[in-house]
Amino acid sequence: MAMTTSRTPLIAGNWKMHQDHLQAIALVQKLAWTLQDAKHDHAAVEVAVFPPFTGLRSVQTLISAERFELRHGAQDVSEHDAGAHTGEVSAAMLAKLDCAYAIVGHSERRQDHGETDAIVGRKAAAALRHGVTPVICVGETAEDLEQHGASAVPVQQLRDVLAELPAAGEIVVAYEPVWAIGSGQAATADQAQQVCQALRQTLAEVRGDEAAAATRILYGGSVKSGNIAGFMREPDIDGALVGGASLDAAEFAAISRFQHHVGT
Ligand SMILES: O=C(CO)COP(=O)(O)O
Repeated sequence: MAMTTSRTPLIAGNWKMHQDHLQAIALVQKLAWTLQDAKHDHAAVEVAVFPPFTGLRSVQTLISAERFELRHGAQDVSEHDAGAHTGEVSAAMLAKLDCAYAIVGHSERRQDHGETDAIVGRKAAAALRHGVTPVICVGETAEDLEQHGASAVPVQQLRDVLAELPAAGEIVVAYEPVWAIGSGQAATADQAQQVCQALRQTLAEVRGDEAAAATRILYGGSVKSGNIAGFMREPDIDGALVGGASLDAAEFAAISRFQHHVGT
């Protein structure tokens, strides 16, 4: 299956529950200036930050006022459009804040909040209804890896999430092996490529070859400036979902400039 196409790489920073709205402003400013100083090629790589909900309005205002070439998204979204859902934030509200993306199904939400693939799928569908691109996270635990190998669980998760979605609409898939998150133990580029290839194959089966070829698949789990180039050399890895390292502007900017290391 020939599946290479021009997919704009996406480097996404998931801040998790860090940075209040004032710290968020400082971090975005520092990141934008660092990227500017580094003559970052904005056309070649898309960079997006995912602050907590409380930071989204400040980040939106800053990005639009300063014309920073950054995009922003939320770390979660409600499956509901509106109504009596205390504590939830709707996709319409995120769209109003110019959020380009919403992460859905991060393993921390699956583990800590009991989110199933069906819930994750409904959240992704809600995002799509309001023009927000869902970043659908899948990934196996260490036990899954031992029992079923690397691909089986993420592929099944993706299948079950896609079952809740309309056939069309832009999505991003993030492969995040749970054992690699925050552990300092990233997957090897080769391991990650194998799973991402299987995920693209799944996209092709469910949504068709064209959609599969156009969909960006990210790797996440202990990504740093020192290992990003290896992932980006792989044909089915189109970017990274970065946790800890995205809180350091210089390090995240260095990750975003991966093309400077890819040839080395
Ligand atoms: O969970 C992650 C991004 O969503 C990855 O986190 P780390 O980069 O800190 O391993």
